[in-house]
Amino acid sequence: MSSNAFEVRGGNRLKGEIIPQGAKNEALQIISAVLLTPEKVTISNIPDIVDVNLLIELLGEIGVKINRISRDKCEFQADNIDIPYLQSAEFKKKSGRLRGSVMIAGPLLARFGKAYIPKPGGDKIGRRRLDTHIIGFEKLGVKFVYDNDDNYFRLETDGLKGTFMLLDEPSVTGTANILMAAVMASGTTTIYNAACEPYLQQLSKMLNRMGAKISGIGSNMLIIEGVTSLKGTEHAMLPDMIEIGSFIGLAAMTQSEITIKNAGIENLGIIPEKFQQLGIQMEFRGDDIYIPQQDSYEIQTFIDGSILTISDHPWPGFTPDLLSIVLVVATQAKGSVMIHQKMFESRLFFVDKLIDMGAQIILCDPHRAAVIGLGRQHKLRGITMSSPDIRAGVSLLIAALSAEGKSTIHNIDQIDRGYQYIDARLTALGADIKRI
Ligand SMILES: CC(=O)N[C@H]1[C@@H](OP(=O)(O)OP(=O)(O)OC[C@H]2O[C@@H](n3ccc(=O)[nH]c3=O)[C@H](O)[C@@H]2O)O[C@H](CO)[C@@H](O)[C@@H]1O
Ligand SMILES: C=C(OP(=O)(O)O)C(=O)O
Repeated sequence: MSSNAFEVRGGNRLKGEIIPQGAKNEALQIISAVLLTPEKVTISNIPDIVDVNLLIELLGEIGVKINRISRDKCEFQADNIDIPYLQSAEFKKKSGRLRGSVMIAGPLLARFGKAYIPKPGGDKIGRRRLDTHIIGFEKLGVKFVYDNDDNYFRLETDGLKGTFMLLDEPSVTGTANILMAAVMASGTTTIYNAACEPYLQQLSKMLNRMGAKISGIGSNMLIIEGVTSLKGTEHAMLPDMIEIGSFIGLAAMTQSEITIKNAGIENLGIIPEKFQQLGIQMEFRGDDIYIPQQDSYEIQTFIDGSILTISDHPWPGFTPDLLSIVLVVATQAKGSVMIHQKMFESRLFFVDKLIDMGAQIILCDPHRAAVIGLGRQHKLRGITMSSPDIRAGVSLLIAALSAEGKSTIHNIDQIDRGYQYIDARLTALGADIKRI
């Protein structure tokens, strides 16, 4: 994939069926967990996206045997890990390119008593501290040194010991990291204020199949009785709930009739409801979501008639990863909504591009944007823009697909980080997108 821009001609109505990819953020946890056992682990429904492929490459470089049976299925065997490699410049560089690489630390501490965390990559969407991870590890008996010049954590333990901990915030990757360390600690660990996204529920179930003893799955209190070793297993990722939300938004914004196949509806939590609050109709047909072609959609108000606010919240609240999509979809709705992004402080700045396209948005402060829906009175117009992060990138793509004329979106590596073959899949539904 050498090209780095999409040229989009907007205005086409899309039609057809689309199958969601396996969940990116689940895959990053699950693939890290293969380090917990010397036995074979087989993983399927792997999304073929840059971040996940980078993590697989990274594991290969530290000595995990990798047999990629197909693009979406892979066998891993971590029976000969090269610990000194973790301190090499190559490792620091590669693992610094994605956020998910931070989650190999928990399994490495559990199995080898050592881990190194370079400043992780991922989206530049505001401060993304690692305190929850590091403090959790410390509570389990890990000592750490932070190398200021190199932005590098060196972690070591002579034995993890179970304990009670109350996390300062329900960090998603932090909970996964601490959980993967705790499964092989001696005694019992209680993680209170744990994150409980489906990603973590899936990870916990996988770890239990490997022989771990985790209870409280799906709640904010995980209780883990340590075991001395884990065995191999098989695991399949759930459909990517963020991709599903993106497709619901895309359908409404482009007045398209789309069926999202095998959406794993029972694991979507409040996501469909938030899009329904924007006035988008959908039908659940078995495990498929059917979105009919809608000429218009009208944002609901609160019961007292006041303007709707949509904000993020740790699971089972609304995920911050879909707020940019909700925002863009609201620009063509009838009515108004306040988008309140509580968790990240630089995730809304992409609205200046939507404003250039003709959207009516007031960025009140870094966390809040008021959207005044155009009610399709006039269309957005195509422009040249650059994708600042993965979800803003897809939001701009959706805006471009609904706009009049040609748009060029640069820096689409950000989109490829998380959305599999997105241009080909949307072209199959009738979109006009070219990689240039
Ligand atoms: C690889 C991966 O899985 N990435 C996801 C993961 O990132 P990640 O695990 O890095 O995100 P965290 O859950 O640690 O926190 C994200 C941000 O929200 C803040 N925060 C978090 C919880 C809270 O109650 N209050 C609060 O303000 C944190 O300080 C941080 O700035 O979870 C984020 C939050 O769902 C998602 O956006 C990312 O897509
Ligand atoms: C913020 C995200 O990803 P990452 O944590 O990998 O940057 C995301 O998936 O929306």
